[in-house]
Amino acid sequence: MSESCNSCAAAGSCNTESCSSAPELTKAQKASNVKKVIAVMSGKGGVGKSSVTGMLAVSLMRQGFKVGILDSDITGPSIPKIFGIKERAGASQGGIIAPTSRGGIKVMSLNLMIENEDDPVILRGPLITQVVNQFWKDVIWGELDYLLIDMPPGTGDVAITIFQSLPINGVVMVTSPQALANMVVRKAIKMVRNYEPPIYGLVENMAYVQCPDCSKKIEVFGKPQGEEEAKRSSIPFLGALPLDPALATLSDAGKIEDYQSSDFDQIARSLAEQIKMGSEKNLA
Ligand SMILES: Nc1ncnc2c1ncn2[C@@H]1O[C@H](COP(=O)(O)OP(=O)(O)OP(=O)(O)O)[C@@H](O)[C@H]1O
Repeated sequence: MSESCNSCAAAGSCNTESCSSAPELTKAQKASNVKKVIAVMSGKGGVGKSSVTGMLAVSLMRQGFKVGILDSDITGPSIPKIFGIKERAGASQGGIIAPTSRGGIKVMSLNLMIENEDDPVILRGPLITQVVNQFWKDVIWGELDYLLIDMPPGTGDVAITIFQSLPINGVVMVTSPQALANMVVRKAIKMVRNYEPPIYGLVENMAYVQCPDCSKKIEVFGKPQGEEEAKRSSIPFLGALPLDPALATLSDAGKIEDYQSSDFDQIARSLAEQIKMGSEKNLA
C-alpha cells in the first residue's frame, strides 16, 4: 500500500493498478523532484527541533546535497528567522516560489507569506492542515535530495495530516535530557509507528554545556539519557548536541548557516547513513 492510500476510505481493499483516486499531480509537483522527505519531530515543545532541522539542513547542504525546509509549525514558525530570510514567497502560474537562504536552502513557511513576521497566524486546525498540504503540493521545490519538514511539537492535527498525506520517507526525533521531554518523545515515537515511515533516529539536544575554560562537559539538565532512550525505543541514536550560546546567538541574528559544529556534521552523516539503509534498526 502506498503512502497516499493511507487517507483513502478504500485502503487495503483495492489494488493499486485499478485505483481511480490516485491524486493528480499539480503543476508544481510536476516541476519538482524531491528524493527524500524527512519529518523532524519532537514530543515536547522547545527542545530545539527547529534548530536541529535548520542545522541538519545546513550540514546536509555542506555535504553537497540539495536541501529544502518546509516549515509546518504554522502558528510558531521560526525557520525563516533563523536563516535571516526577509524575501517574501512569490507566485507564478506554475506554483509558489519558495525563497532561498544565502547558502542555497529552499524554505517555505507561512511567515514568508504574511506582511509582518510578528503578526499572529490565527487559523483553526483544518485550515492549518490545508496550508501544510498546499506547501507540499503547490510549492515549486524543484530538484531536491532532501526536504526536511519542521513539524509542530506534539502529535496533533498537523502531524496526523502530514503522516497521512505526505510521502514521508522517515522521521528524526529530537529530545532534550529532561525526563518530561523523554516521556513525551516516547508518545511521538509510538504515534509514528501507527504509520509507515521508519524512524531514522533520535537526537538529544542541549545534552551538556562545554566549559569554555577547561572543556569539561557540564550536564545542566541532568545526565543525558538520549542513548538509553533510543535503545529503549529500539531506534538508532544519532548523537548528542551541546547547549551552545553561539548557536542561539547566530540563530537570533538569522545566521544559522554560519554556525560550525562537528557534532551536527556527524549527526547529518549518521542520518544520511540511516537513510541509505532505509529502515528502522531493531536494536532490541
Ligand atoms: N543546542 C542549542 N544551544 C543553544 N541554544 C539552543 C540550542 N537548541 C536550541 N536552542 C535555542 O532554544 C530556543 C528554542 O529552540 P527551537 O526554536 O529550535 O525549539 P523548538 O523545539 O523548535 O521549539 P517549538 O516547540 O516552539 O517549535 C531557540 O532560541 C534556540 O536558538
